Amino acid sequence: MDKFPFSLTDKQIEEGINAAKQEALHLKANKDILKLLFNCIDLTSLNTEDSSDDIRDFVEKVNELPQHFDFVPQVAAMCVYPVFAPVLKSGLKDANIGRAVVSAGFPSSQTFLDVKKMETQRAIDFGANEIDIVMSVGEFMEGNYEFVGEEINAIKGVMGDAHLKVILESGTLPKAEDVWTASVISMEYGADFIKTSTGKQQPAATFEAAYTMLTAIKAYFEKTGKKIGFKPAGGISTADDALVYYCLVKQICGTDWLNNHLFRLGASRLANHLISDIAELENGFRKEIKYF
Ligand SMILES: O=C[C@H](O)COP(=O)(O)O
Repeated sequence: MDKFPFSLTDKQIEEGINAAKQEALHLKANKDILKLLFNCIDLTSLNTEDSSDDIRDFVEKVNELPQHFDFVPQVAAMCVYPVFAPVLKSGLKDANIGRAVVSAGFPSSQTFLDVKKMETQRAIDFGANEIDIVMSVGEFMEGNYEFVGEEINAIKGVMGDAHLKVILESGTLPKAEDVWTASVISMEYGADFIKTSTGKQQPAATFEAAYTMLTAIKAYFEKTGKKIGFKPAGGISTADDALVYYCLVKQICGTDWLNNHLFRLGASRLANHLISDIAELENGFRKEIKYF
C-alpha cells in the first residue's frame, strides 16, 4: 500500500461532489450526454425469481430496442446470474453488447475459492465475457489483504480474455481509506473495473465512494499507465444521479474515461428513465416509457 498512500480529506471529497452536482445540473438537457450514459449501462436483472424465459424476454427487448427507440444507442452489457450465461450467448444478436454475469458466490462471496473459480470458469464456458465478483469483505476488514488479492487473482486466472469487475461493496466499508485500500488491492491483483456495490446491500453506490475509487483509479494510472474502469452500481435509477457520476468521472479521471470501455452504470431501472428523458428532449413532451 506504500506505493499508493491515501491522502484524501473529507473536505476534498465534499467539495468535489458539490462541484460534480453543480455541473450535472447544467447537463440535464444535453441529450448527447444522456445517450452516452445509456450506452454505458450494464442492464441488470438479478432477481431470485428470474427464470430462463424471463431472461430470454429481457434479451429480446434489448435486441428489439433499436426498432422501438431509434434515438437511443445500445446498452453496454447485460448483467445476470451465471446460470443465464447461455441465454445471453444464444440470444443477444449484437456481439458488441457485453455478456456479464455475477459470479464467485455473489453477492456475499462467502464460499470456497475452488467453487468461485469453478463458477466463473463455467460462466465463461457458457459464453460470459464479463465477470462481476465481490471481494471477500470480511477478510478485507480483518486486514487479510494478501488473501483478498490472491483470491481475485486466482479467479482472474481462469477467465482468459474476459473482463473482471471487482465489487468492493463500498457501503460496508466504514472509512474512505478502506474504500481506497480495497480499490488499490483490486486493481493490483487483476481487476479491469472496480465496482461500488452489489445492489443487494444498503448503502449501495454513493458519490463519496465514487470519489475515492476514481481518485484511486487515477493514482493507479499515473503510477502504472494502466486504465482501470469504474462502475457505480446499486440504486442508480435517475439521469440526475447518473449525471453526477459522469461529472465525477470527468473531473477526476478525465474525458478518456467517458465511454463504456472505462465507465459503466450497473442498473436495473435507469434505462427506462433515460429513454423517457431522451424522448422528451427529442419530442418536446413528456411520456413515461416503461420498456424494460
Ligand atoms: O450490478 C447492478 C446492481 O445489482 C443493480 O442494482 P439496482 O437494481 O439497484 O439498479
